[in-house]
Amino acid sequence: MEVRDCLVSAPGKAILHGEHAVVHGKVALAVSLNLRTYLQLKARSDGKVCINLPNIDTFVCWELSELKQLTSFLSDKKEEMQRLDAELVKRLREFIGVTNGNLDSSASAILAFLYIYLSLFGSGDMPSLTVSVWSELPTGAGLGSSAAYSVCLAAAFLCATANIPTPLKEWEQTGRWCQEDLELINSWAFQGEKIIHGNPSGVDNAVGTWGGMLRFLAGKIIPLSRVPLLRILLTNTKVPRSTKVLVARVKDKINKLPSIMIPVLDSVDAISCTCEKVLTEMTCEPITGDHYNILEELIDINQHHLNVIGVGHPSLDTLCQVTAARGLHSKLTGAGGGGCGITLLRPETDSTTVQGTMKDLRDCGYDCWETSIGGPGCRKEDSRRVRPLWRIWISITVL
Ligand SMILES: Nc1ncnc2c1ncn2[C@@H]1O[C@H](COP(=O)(O)OP(=O)(O)O)[C@@H](O)[C@H]1O
Ligand SMILES: C[C@@](O)(CCOP(=O)(O)O)CC(=O)O
Ligand SMILES: [Mg+2]
Repeated sequence: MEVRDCLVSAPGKAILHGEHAVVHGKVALAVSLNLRTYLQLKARSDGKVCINLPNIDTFVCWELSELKQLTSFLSDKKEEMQRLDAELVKRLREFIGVTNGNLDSSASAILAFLYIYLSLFGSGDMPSLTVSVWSELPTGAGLGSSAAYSVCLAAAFLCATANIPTPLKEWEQTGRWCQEDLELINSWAFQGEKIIHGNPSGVDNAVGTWGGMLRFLAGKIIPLSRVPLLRILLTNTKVPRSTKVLVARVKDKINKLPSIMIPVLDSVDAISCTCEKVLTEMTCEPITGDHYNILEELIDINQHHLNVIGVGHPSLDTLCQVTAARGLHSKLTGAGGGGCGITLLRPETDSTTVQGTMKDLRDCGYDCWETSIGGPGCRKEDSRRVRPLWRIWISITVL
């Protein structure tokens, strides 16, 4: 099969409220970040399929003939995407040599790649290609790197094989797809997230696909088009953790203590709904200190809840204490257990306070940066524009 070369990107995300609760059917509010993952797909003519994943130090090539052997049982299942194909997952786990336990970074990324590649092409003519992925996002830190990776894989495979059209006109630098194509990208990306997260809610891949701020409830995605400009400080504690492990831990806790945990999840749901209401009010009436007082209180309460459900970490407690000493309010974002936190800055928070806080956090060994939120969802990039960056990046990181 002929494939077109293409370069796509997708943003990471921050969850304002509702992480974990969203896996159990509660509301989450999430927003895209200005940090993106880029994927370049190039056709080959030597019968190999290769992936270069420098962020996780993973570089692998297979012969098409060995991959073909994994697909003998596959029918054209492109419409059946509700559940993972358990037989394909089992064969792939055997193929990459992990049959028990949780997958490491590299195995999860390879499995997600092979699953989407074989599901889309395994029943027909399989293309020979190289996929290279690089990201501005820290991996495994709560900023949705797994979803940005899965969205890029889905968009690139669908675009390279003309399952979705190329959105770029000659004179445009970047291009977005129509709603129907985005839905297809999102549903394949969700399969990748299932491989990496085990039981994902779908909120991360939705933000990676559509971008902006959205409300997510039980698979229903509602873009919030009118939101105030929020200033947010992102802090990476650099404590590694796996979303899959944390999501499974929360599920066990809910099963063990349902009468205690379910009210906590209900309260998180109410926090998300109240936050959405306040944000909406802020777009149609003058913004006052009262709005920010409520937003800050919601952050504090939610952070306590996240500790209660067992996804806190001493590094995140330190983050909250350090920012509180400067009058700022923080909570973890994403799966927790380390990883990243967000700190809300008020419009009047002066640069001395921001710089001082960032210094305090860096003194703890954390990475810290003020971010702009609400960037565009997945898109096709102009390779002339991005490739020089990629070249510089890869020469620093790989060579
Ligand atoms: N740039 C990337 N290249 C390869 N794999 C990636 C990349 N970004 C994310 N991944 C995959 O996603 C996993 C991290 O997912 P997860 O634990 O959900 O953390 P998060 O989504 O918060 O970053 C990595 O271990 C890896 O398997
Ligand atoms: C904990 C959760 O709500 C968000 C996980 O985000 P991340 O993988 O930590 O970026 C899980 C999910 O919604 O699938
Ligand atoms: Mg993830």
